[in-house]
Amino acid sequence: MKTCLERIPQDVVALCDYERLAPEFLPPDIWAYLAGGAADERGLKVNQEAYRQWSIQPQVLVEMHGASSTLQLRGGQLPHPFFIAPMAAHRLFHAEGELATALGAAAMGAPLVMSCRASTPIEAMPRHLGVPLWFQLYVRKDREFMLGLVRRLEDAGCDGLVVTVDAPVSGIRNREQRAGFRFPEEIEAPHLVGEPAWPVVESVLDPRYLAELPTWEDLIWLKNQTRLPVWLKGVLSVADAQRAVEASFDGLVVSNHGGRTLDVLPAPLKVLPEISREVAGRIPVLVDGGIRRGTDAFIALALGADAVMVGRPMLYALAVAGAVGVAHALRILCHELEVAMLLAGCPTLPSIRGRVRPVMKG
Ligand SMILES: Cc1cc2nc3c(=O)[nH]c(=O)nc-3n(C[C@H](O)[C@H](O)[C@H](O)COP(=O)(O)O)c2cc1C
Ligand SMILES: CCCCC(=O)C(=O)O
Repeated sequence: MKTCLERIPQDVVALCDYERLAPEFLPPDIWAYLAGGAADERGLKVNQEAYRQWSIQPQVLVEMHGASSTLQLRGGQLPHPFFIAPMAAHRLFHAEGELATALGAAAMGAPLVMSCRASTPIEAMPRHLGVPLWFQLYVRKDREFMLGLVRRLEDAGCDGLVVTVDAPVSGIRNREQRAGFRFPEEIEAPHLVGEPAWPVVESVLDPRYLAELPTWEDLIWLKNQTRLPVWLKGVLSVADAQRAVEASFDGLVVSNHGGRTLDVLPAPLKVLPEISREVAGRIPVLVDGGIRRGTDAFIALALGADAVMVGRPMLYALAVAGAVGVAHALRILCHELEVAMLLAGCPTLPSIRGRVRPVMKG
């Protein structure tokens, strides 16, 4: 197993190069946890394939003066539309864990969403990153625990909450099971301390387990406890999107958890257009799952996303080259998007909307 590189090899020019190299830097069980999906990994495949169903519709000789990939989001401005998706325990992949990811993100102006299972306490994250630092959480029924966590996040200067709603139970992770993956004890979970344990049950349909599952009511209660923006991650239906807008949530992430919960969910890109139509610009809509190229982000924006989250490739880059790898991988995505914008004749992110057509079959 190699240790993290300090210099990026010349032949690392696309995110797939990080994916190719990362297994050399990680033990097999951790690689299985990182790269795998649920069950037969259909979700993992359809997420990426969905992007291949679209081509970009270019226009030539467009006046591009003043072109920019700047994202306007809820009154704020970001240099590009790439966010780092919440992912557990970055110390599994690099000794400096979330600190290294945050430095890479800051170097490129990308917001970082820390996972509730982060291996670094939010208080230890640099205060003045210059990029938004958000925190992903799951809502539990224990309101005292939830309030304690929310106040802690507010005190630490967290900029927003992302509540993940698509994983009330872990997916059937056969690849992880075969590789014998378990979170090592030395990789701490400082935000889960004091979290009520899930009841140990034979079946997840046991009433004691079901009693612990959050509902809309719990989420709305949480939203009313904080001034931080609260986004929902893991929405795949128009009805849920409609409900989120009605309940005044601040944004949505259309996601199937990177194919890690149910492996037979639709690709987020497939349902994005109908969800975006329903939301009609009232709140921002992000999408994740399978984004590996700047052109994938272009397609997502064309189909109604305001911005995108990138998951696994950020950790592949972290494993190979730490903070430098994360910054480099983001740089690649931004460059690819900018080239696509120029070649398609789209001077701004909003001008990308609608600029794709389905790839013809046969
Ligand atoms: C190793 C790993 C850990 C993850 N941990 C979390 C998590 O703690 N919370 C969460 O909401 N999503 C988690 N996700 C899902 C990501 O936030 C995201 O939805 C998904 O990775 C996007 O797909 P992509 O990896 O194809 O970009 C995790 C994904 C991976 C690969
Ligand atoms: C509490 C850990 C959540 C990790 C997760 O969501 C994933 O591995 O997909």
